[in-house]
Amino acid sequence: APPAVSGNPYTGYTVYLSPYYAAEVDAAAALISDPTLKAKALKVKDIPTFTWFDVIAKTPDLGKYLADASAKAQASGQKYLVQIVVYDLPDRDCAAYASNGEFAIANGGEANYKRYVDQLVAEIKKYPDIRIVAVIEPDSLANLVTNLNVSKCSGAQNAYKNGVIYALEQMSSVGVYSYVDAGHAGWLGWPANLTPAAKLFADIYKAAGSSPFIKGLATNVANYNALSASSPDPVTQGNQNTDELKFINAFAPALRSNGFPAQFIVDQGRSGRQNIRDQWGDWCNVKGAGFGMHPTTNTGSSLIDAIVWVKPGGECDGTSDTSAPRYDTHCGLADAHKPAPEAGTWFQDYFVELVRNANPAL
Ligand SMILES: O=[N+]([O-])c1ccc(O[C@@H]2O[C@H](CO)[C@@H](O[C@@H]3O[C@H](CO)[C@@H](O[C@@H]4O[C@H](CO)[C@@H](O)[C@H](O)[C@H]4O)[C@H](O)[C@H]3O)[C@H](O)[C@H]2O)cc1
Ligand SMILES: [Mg+2]
Repeated sequence: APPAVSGNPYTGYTVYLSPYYAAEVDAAAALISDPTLKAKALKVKDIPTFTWFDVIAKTPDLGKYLADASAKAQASGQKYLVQIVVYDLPDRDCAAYASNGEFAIANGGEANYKRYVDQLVAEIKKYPDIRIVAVIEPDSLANLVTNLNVSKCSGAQNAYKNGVIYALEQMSSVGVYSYVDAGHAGWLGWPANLTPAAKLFADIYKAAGSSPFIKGLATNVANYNALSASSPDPVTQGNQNTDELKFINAFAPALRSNGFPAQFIVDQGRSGRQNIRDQWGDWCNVKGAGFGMHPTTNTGSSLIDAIVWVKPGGECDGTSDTSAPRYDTHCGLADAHKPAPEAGTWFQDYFVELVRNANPAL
């Protein structure tokens, strides 16, 4: 792979539109009768999101997307960038139930995870002309900062660390630019969490060889925080890091002093509306959310490479069916939109609300 660019990997690249998400949006729009709302919904197809590789069976799809991007690049003369989420650690989502994954540590999960990473790498190797940005393992390391009191998380500690290090090494070996998931202002932004978090992320970065392809951290993935709020959301009471920019401005120097010169990308896919949560820790299908600031490299901060949409709006956070094995009580809260289907599956009513509440308007 060519050497890593020292600057922003997004500069000069056209971001690939996921056909998977475009198909979901097409199907959703077909169910909307109001012509104005339908037209707004269809605009979401033209906004780039990340494609989540949440099961090993999806790894061959990466080759299809890369081939498509390569064809588009050749036809247009533009340079293409594909955005993916690496998301299949064993005992995944250890402090919750909604997004539990297919691999278990107790059942060969660590070996299966390596196979999953290897299969992604094999697809990537075929298309060296396409740039890839990867968000690595949402929620995983953040859970190791705040939830070691949860037995499933303390039991997953080594598997998470070794898995993330392996993913970073392997992705770097084929020129993928990685941003490791780092929760959000309402999670690791609490001063008590920020300091240990800076050490953990820096340790992982160094253990992965301090590769220049490891660009930094991704924040607010699948969450609802403002990049920069005009006034603090009431739920942020007690934490001066009330939004993602404040969190990043506090986090970056701590990471650098631990040896990790991290840059950031920030999810704003569902951040269009603030003051919608009863508690900052409410994360499941929060009612009143809207599509937020559109993806851009014009971020207003030298620390932030790009505003992105990582969680594809309309894909569910978790089921509200109390009898389901993956039912998490957060998805039954007063501020959670119900009834909701399984995590990752299409949530039509929620998508319609995201369109209605979009800020900026679609
Ligand atoms: O000084 N003080 O006053 C003070 C007060 C409270 C303090 O405690 C902090 O309170 C925070 C809540 O305010 C907690 O943050 C929540 O932690 C949850 C995991 O436990 C996260 O849930 C994940 O969310 C993901 C999507 O984001 C889902 O994909 C995933 O499935 C799901 O599991 C929530 O986002 C996140 O908001 C901190 O841990 C906790 O340390 C600390 C100091
Ligand atoms: Mg989740």
